[in-house]
Amino acid sequence: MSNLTDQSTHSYTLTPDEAAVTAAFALELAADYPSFGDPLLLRDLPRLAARLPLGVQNFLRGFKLDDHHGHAVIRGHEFDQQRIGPTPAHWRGRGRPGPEFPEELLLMLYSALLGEPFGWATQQDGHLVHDIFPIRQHENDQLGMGSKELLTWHTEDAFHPYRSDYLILGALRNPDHVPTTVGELDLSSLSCEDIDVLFEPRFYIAPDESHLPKNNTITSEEEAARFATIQRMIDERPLGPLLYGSRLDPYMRLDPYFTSVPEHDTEAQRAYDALFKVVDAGMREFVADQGDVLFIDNHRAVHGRLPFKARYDGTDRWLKRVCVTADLRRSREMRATAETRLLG
Ligand SMILES: NC(=[NH2+])NCCC[C@H](N)C(=O)O
Ligand SMILES: O=C(O)CCC(=O)C(=O)O
Ligand SMILES: [Fe+2]
Repeated sequence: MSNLTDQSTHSYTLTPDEAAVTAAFALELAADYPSFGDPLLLRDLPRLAARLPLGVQNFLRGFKLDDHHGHAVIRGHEFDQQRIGPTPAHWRGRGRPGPEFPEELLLMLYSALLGEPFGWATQQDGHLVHDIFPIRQHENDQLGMGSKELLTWHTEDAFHPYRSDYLILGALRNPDHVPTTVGELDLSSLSCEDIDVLFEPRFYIAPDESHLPKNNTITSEEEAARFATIQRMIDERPLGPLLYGSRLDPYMRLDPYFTSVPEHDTEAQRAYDALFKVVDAGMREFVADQGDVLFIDNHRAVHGRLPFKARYDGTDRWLKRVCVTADLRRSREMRATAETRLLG
């Protein structure tokens, strides 16, 4: 792991004026829309996003359409620390929307420039905007809520065919400057033979623990049924490729912590080892500091987080996460109705 902060991060910094206008706009929206349950909000997102600073709109549309950078950042947001209040101890049992609703709405607007926001019925009780802060009981877990252990690098929801095209991580606060890690693929370091094998369905990635019933609130049989697809992926161990798209410029889905290669398949194991080494060697640290919004292309970049010492005193690092899909219809079989934004 390199200690150097990635110099090549594609970035945009809000001018003080843009930051002020954006913060006021987010407050206005929080007064206009009661909650994420309001279908008018989802309808209105593109129209509202068209009121964002032009530089921001061009930057995000460029990030999407260039299909080149694995990650990008917009810096300089005013996230009102006083209003947001202390970092919670848990995401469960909070009133919603919370005092950070304006910031959540802003991330929703950003999502509309990249695609459509969606959530998981099997993750954080189906919230559309996820919380990432340390929770004591998860200190040692491979979860966003962990802290003591390295959060090993991964494609978000790598196991799932309808995983995000983009992830948005908004840093409400990060007082100890805890780095996120990001990495992309250097294809030139892989042999053609290995690349061919990596394009074939010879690899299993298990669902990560954030999608397990034990990390959600379940009060009825019906709620338990939400996890049927996840359980099937655990039982049936479907094989898939790790690289896909263009042979000359592949996309990737990786989560080594949850990956296995069938025992007899030595060729696949060799290709996997080579790929792991190349990506691991390219991992860089990126500190999402307070006021930064980090965008990750979930086909081009993997990410994780360095270990840190949690404070548990209301001043902890707090990120907000939104999953974005470029094509909502792709996941229709897993959404109860056409309108619902939750998969599962
Ligand atoms: N290699 C891993 N740790 N993968 C799981 C990542 C954490 C998971 N996405 C969460 O929301 O908590
Ligand atoms: O905390 C971070 O910087 C990243 C967290 C993450 O990757 C996750 O929650 O899946
Ligand atoms: Fe992640």
